Amino acid sequence: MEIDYSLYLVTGRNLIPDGITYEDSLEQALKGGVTVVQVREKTADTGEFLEVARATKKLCEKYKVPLIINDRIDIALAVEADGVHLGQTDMPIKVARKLLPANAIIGISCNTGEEVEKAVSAGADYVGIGPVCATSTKQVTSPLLGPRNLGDILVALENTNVKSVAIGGIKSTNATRILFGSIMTSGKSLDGLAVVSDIVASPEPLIAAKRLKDAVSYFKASRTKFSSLDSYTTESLKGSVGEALRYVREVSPLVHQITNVVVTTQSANATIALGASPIMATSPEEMEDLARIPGGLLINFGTLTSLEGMIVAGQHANQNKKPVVFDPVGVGATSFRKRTAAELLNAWQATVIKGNAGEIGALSNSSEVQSKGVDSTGSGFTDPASTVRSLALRERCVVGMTGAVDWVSDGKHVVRLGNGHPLLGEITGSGCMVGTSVATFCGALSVAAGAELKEVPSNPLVDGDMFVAAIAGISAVTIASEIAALRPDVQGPGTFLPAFIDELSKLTPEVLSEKVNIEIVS
Ligand SMILES: Cc1ncc(COP(=O)(O)OP(=O)(O)O)c(N)n1
Ligand SMILES: Cc1nc(C(=O)O)sc1CCOP(=O)(O)O
Repeated sequence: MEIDYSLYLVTGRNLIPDGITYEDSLEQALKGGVTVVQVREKTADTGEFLEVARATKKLCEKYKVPLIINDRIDIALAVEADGVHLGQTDMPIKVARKLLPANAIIGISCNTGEEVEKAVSAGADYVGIGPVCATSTKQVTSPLLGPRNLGDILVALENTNVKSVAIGGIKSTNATRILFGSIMTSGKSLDGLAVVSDIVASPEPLIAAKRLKDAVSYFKASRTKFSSLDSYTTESLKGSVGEALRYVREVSPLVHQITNVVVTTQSANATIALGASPIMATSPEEMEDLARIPGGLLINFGTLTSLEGMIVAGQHANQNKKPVVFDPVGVGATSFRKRTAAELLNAWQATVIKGNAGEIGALSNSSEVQSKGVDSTGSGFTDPASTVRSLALRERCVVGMTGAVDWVSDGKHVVRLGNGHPLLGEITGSGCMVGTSVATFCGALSVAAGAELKEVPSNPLVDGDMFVAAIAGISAVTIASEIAALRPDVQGPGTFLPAFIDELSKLTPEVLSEKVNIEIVS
């Protein structure tokens, strides 16, 4: 039996809000798009469990959705359910298989790659991997996995037909991050999400289920794009960066920036100079509305004043398929920043991570290049191309590492960019303006792709070529700096900043294409 595991509802009668019956709640969830139902009754006696299973079966039949019973093979047999879900300490799969009809579905809970390997050899049809995030529905003793470990566990399913769902603390707000953040480099990914409270505790289970189903459907539709990344040539990239600037000017995207207090004004000015509109909003309360406006989002945590705003903004941006550019300023400087960066990268899916060598080193857990405050120390990575490629693969996003030479990777390709001027290093916030510029180009290309002005979908979560956007965003700043530095009125850093903003505003697509010093490394 072929099952669609996209949205796997595990029941939780105790969580249903007062005034809604179990049947109403379940039917609403089914109408909202639930594709599998598991009856989970932890305190009911056998008679009550049987009654609930029968009522569930009726509704599952009405909506043509398979019914799974948690733990109890006798109940599954009694109601002729489609299968059972077993825990690690429940009846072994091989014994259950003998007791159940030949085509019964058997799923098992797993928390490690080894448990998944054992489930595969025992003949499981699917695995429920969790807990992914904190949950109050069940007292969990196994470690919380987070999206990256989830992806590593999926390796055990490579070259098998065993399906997988993630479980534990999954909500519509983190569904996108969990789905996209756990895609393996081979393309192996989750088949669905298993959810209790986000649906059953909601006063509107239909809407709650629909939100989750939309996230899974979008993921499944765009997953194919991940494995069909474009191949680039130097000439095609040179043309694309110029074209990207043309799109910035044409669509003038709104660039929402949560950035640090040192650079807010000059980052807003750089956005305007590029031809886009900045909004520097930080309150969590306005993030949902702002995320509905197409464009780009920059999260720069240089002064870390609005962590909640950063979390909520990124999650809403993910839900609206808006690109999220993360600038982890000074992440290597304190353990608090390191923890916060991990928290943010678990809360949402970044589209581009942009940092200097010290920041990329800290995120990569490398000690080769370190940070002093917000600056890098050390002579640089011995193999910068591998550093950016590995981080891009681990975080499933584009990574841009800035310095005298800039490196950009989408996890497959790596380019080396050779533009820039030393005066950029003599003003504060030049790296932050690069983040702003990257967010501006990402916003423009995603808006253009959404409006079908441009057809280059190469990122699984955001339409538009975010690799090109990152290259163009970095190059616009470095090339404007080269032009500004040559002006006779520029005497030093004080006169350089206004000249740089002028040159950013005067930069043309032709000059950007012509001057970009790009080498495709792989
Ligand atoms: C889809 C799915 N995955 C995991 C579980 C947890 O099952 P188990 O380990 O048996 O724990 P209990 O549900 O019995 O508390 C599940 N039910 N469904
Ligand atoms: C039933 C269950 N099993 C888990 C596991 O990790 O095996 S977590 C969990 C509870 C999931 O509930 P919610 O969606 O409300 O967080």
